Amino acid sequence: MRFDRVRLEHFKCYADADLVLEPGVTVIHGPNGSGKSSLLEACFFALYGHRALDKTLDDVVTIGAEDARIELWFSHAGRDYHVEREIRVRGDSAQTTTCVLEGPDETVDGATDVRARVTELLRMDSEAFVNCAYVRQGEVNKLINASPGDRQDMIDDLLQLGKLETYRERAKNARLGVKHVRDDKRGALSELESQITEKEDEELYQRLNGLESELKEVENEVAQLETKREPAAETRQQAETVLEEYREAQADIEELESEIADLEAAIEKREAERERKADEISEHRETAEERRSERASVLAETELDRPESAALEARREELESRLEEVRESIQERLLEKQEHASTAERAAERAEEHTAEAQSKREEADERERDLESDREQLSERREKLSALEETVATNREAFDEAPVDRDGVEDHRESVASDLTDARERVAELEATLTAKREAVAETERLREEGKCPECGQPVEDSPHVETLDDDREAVADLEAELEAARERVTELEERLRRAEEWVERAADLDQRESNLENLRTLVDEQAGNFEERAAAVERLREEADDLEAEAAEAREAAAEAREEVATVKTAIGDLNTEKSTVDEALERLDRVVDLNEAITEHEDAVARLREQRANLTEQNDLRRERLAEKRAERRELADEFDEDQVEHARGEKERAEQYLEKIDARLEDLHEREIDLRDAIGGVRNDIETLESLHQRHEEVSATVDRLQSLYDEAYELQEMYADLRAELRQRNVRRLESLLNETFELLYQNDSYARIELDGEYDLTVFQKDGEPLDPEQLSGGERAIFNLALRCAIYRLLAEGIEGETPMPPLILDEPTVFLDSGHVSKLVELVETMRGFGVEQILVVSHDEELVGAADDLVTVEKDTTTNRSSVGHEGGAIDAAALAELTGDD
Ligand SMILES: Nc1ncnc2c1ncn2[C@@H]1O[C@H](COP(=O)(O)OP(=O)(O)OP(=O)(O)O)[C@@H](O)[C@H]1O
Ligand SMILES: [Zn+2]
Repeated sequence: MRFDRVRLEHFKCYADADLVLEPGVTVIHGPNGSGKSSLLEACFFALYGHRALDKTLDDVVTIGAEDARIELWFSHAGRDYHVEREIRVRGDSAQTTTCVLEGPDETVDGATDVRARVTELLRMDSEAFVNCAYVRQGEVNKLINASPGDRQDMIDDLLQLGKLETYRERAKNARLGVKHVRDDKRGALSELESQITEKEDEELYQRLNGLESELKEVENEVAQLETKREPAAETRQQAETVLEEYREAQADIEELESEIADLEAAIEKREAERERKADEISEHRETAEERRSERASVLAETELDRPESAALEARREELESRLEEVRESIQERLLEKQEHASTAERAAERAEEHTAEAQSKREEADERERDLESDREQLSERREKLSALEETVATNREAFDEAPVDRDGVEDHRESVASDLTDARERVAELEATLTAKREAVAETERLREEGKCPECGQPVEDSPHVETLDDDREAVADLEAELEAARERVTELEERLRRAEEWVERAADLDQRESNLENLRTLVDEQAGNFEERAAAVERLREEADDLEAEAAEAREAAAEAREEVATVKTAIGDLNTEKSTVDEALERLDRVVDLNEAITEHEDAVARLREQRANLTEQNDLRRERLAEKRAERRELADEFDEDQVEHARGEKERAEQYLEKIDARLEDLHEREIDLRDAIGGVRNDIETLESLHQRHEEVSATVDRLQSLYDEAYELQEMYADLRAELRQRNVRRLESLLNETFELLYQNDSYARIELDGEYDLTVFQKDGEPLDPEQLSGGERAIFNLALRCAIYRLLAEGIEGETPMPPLILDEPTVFLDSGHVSKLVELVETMRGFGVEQILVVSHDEELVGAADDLVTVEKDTTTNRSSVGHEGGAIDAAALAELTGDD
């Protein structure tokens, strides 16, 4: 078998890769992490799916991609196959969405079926594949480190010996199954046997005979008793008929007696009722009599001699029309009284009003008179004042005749005097200032003269032109003093004149005032004197009016008194009318009473008639009842005469005897019936038991036949089981010997040194390495490199053993080695190259090796380079151009 081509899409670090694989030795090389191992894993995965993975399915899909596609073309036993898988990531997990294996005459669909088919074709499952053909990176020690048991399983599996074990196991299970069933059946058989023994111990047939003969006896006795029973039952029947008739007659008599009693009671009750009604009648009669005598006495007070209703009615009409008349008169009189009373009231009011008005008029007149008097006194006072004022004014007017000016010029005069006074005062002030200056100048001149200096220019006095003026100056001072004296006198004189002028001004104003006062007073007096007469006349008028009002008031009072008298008269009339009204009312009441009494008397008479009739009815009813009573009594007598006591007594005796006899017979019959039923039950039970026993015998026969058959089946299964065990031991022995020799051969080829003599593989697949000196060594005690060599040797030996096949040659998968040189020194690398070539020589179709080693690269038929783009982190694969030596290839493949 060989791989022809692998194509990848989004598988791990591959975005898109397509690689054709040649037969022979292919070395895959490239830097770390470039994707070499991934390429081999892809092939493995293509064949076995997720079983080829250590991790989960989503691990194979390029991180970030949604789906991956892996396709592998391979040829096997001369046929071409193509397997395709598509993995799709959904959420957190991935699923195989497509899985198809296409062969020359088959197409297998679905991951499970494809894996089963691949396992069948290659005769190995994924585990066997890695144990034999595919030495994964870092798994070189896997087979050595495994326990002998595991190793045995692994190699047995690879050599298909596992199947024999499976068959043996199946045979054993079948045997155990049969044993289980057989044991069950045996148990059932012994159970049946004990049941049969139990039943047979019961002596069933004998019991059945005894029961049946007893049943016959019972039936006979029953028949006899029933013949005796019949006449006794008849005698009892006849006696019962006689007694029954007697009881019926007795019941009829009782019924009649109760009817008789009822009738007697009813008659008595009606009699009592009749008595009561007679009492009621006499009560009504008495009451009617009382009413009649009352009516007679009332009638005596009226003007009637008989209580007839027509007369009563006529009298009533008469009285009622009179009553109406009296009522109307009272009404009229009341109105009249009302009118008079209100007239009296109005007149009294009027009198009072007039009196009050007269009073107020008088008071007003008095007041006005008093005012007039005081005004007269005032006027005479004013007249006196007026003449005094006239005198004063005349005197003042005369005083102005002596005045310096006339009355109109007084103000102008005062103003001119005042102005003169101002001038004079200014003159005095001027003179005083001039005088003071002159006096100071004189004093200075005198001082300077004493000092000898000129007062004018300060030069020495001698010869000063100014000294001569001093005398003149002294004269001027004296003049000024005289002039000032005169001016001061003029001021004094003018002050006196101003005072007088002011006095005149005052007097003129005073006179003006008085003259105007005088004028006013005069007008006032004239006016006052004018209206006195008129006012006195008004007072007189008021008094006259008051007199008139008082006269009217007196008239009104008289009218009121008259009206009151009228009221009294009318009142008396009303009193008379009321007396008459009550007389008529009483007469009417008496009439009413007579009518009422008439009615009462009639009612009582009616009641008497009614009660009499009821009594007559009652009498009639009781007569009828008495007749019926007589009938019932006759009937009762007849019934009582009908039956003879002796006859009844006889029937009773007969009945009792018959009953006692029947009781005895019936009790016995009942016992017999019960016994009969019991016997029939027991017979049924025994018959059933007999049937059961028979079927138990039959069942026993069947089961013992089955047990015999099971036993022989069990023996056969045991033989089969033993046979598979023997076969496996034998085959394994043969394979172990062949594997041991192949292992020694390969190891010798691969191992350079000369330390070890041989390797032993025993029946339990225990591996032992023997040193030259014959000392044994556990493979785990070997060095790391030695172990790697040992493992490679073992792998290759197994691969060869399988290739040789158990029954002829088998097409093997490519031998795949991932980094096999890791632990090897250069010498051993050379040996590995040799081994590879030897394997090729043994007819291994295709060897795939991942390695960096130059020597291995050099030995390759085909060189595949894997690279990783550092920017995209995506890997690519390709053949190293011309690396294939066509001649060498022809030589290598020539042996196939
Ligand atoms: N699902 C994935 N998606 C993308 N990259 C992946 C995925 N799984 C693995 N890788 C990357 O693939 C690269 C290749 O790994 P691989 O083991 O094939 O390399 P190698 O060439 O065998 O290296 P070495 O020489 O060290 O054995 C790794 O760098 C890893 O990060
Ligand atoms: Zn001078």
